[in-house]
Amino acid sequence: MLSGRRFAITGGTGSFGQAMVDHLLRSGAAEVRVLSRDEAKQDQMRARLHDDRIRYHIGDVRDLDAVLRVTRGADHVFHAAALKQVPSCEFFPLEALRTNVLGSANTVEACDRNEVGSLVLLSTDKAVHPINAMGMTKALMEKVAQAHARTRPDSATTVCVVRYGNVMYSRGSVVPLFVDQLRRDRPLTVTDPRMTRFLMSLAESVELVERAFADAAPGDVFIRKASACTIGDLAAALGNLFGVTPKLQILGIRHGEKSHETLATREELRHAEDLGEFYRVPLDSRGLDYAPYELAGDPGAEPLFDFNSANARRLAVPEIEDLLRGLPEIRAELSGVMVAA
Ligand SMILES: O=c1ccn([C@@H]2O[C@H](COP(=O)(O)OP(=O)(O)O[C@H]3O[C@H](CO)[C@@H](O)[C@H](O)[C@H]3O)[C@@H](O)[C@H]2O)c(=O)[nH]1
Repeated sequence: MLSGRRFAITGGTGSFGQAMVDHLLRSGAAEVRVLSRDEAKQDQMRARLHDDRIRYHIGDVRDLDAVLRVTRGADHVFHAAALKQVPSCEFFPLEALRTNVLGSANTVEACDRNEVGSLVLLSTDKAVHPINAMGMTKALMEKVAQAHARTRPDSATTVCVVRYGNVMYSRGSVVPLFVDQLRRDRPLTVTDPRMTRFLMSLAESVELVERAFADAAPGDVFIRKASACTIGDLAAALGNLFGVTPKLQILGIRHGEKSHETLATREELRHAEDLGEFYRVPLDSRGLDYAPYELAGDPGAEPLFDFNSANARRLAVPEIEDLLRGLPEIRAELSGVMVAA
């Protein structure tokens, strides 16, 4: 489905964006357009990839014209541009709103006007029962996508959402930070060892997006049934890989953080389709006239629990080690350790 097609990726120089670009090029895409704000990152990517199927666009999703230009003539668009650091969005919530909500609305509008075939927007578990500005703005992004599906049924664009948890080794996240601290023989700065997070590899996030791209109906939310771990176990697993018992410096929970994340609410699970490794949560496509529903009733049984990182399958330390060993960055670090030894 990817071969011969033209793609655009907002936030195309980020961790997900670059992994998706690699995947699309390997799969025979005709053209991949990358939209991002940072010239330096585009330059590094150009030097790494040397592929004339990639077109680099400098621009910001806050600017509708920039998104209109990059999506014109594209068959499919992936929207990964976001402000995603929880603490910084707490200090600058309006910046998060401008990028995550208005920028996403621009992307939906541009795809619709340019009659792009499909648009997949990347969301996060932090958008579910959100308590921080990053999650709140991502929750609104999901609503913008669903509202498009509801209000423009004749649109040429299938707009859908994927929701996932922490991507291991994404830029600015805890795994590269802990690796750096181990390398420098520093204590690991753990917020709270009991906190839990869903874990996914970049490859799995690409797979989830591809699955949504292939199968989604307008307004669907696709969710991977990820496994989870505690931050204490993550620190222990990294220590084992590097052959040390790490000292921990406990920081305490940061601004806007939750102890546990939720990928799907019980209300969503009531209607979700179980696709094995994934859930598909379909759009609630009812109108605003509720009278017919009262007569028809809604017999769906509600599960008792949300799907969250406290009740998901909990990875044991050796399993976390296996997952980490599967990451190219960790393998490179470990071979460095062996060479140094
Ligand atoms: O020095 C640190 C930094 C983080 N953590 C903990 O490690 C976990 C993961 O933290 P981090 O890698 O910073 O990710 P999150 O804050 O959970 O957010 C990430 O994961 C989200 C998905 O849940 C994405 O949407 C965000 O963009 C991404 O930054 C959390 O429990 C943190 O409390 C520490 O223990 N010590």
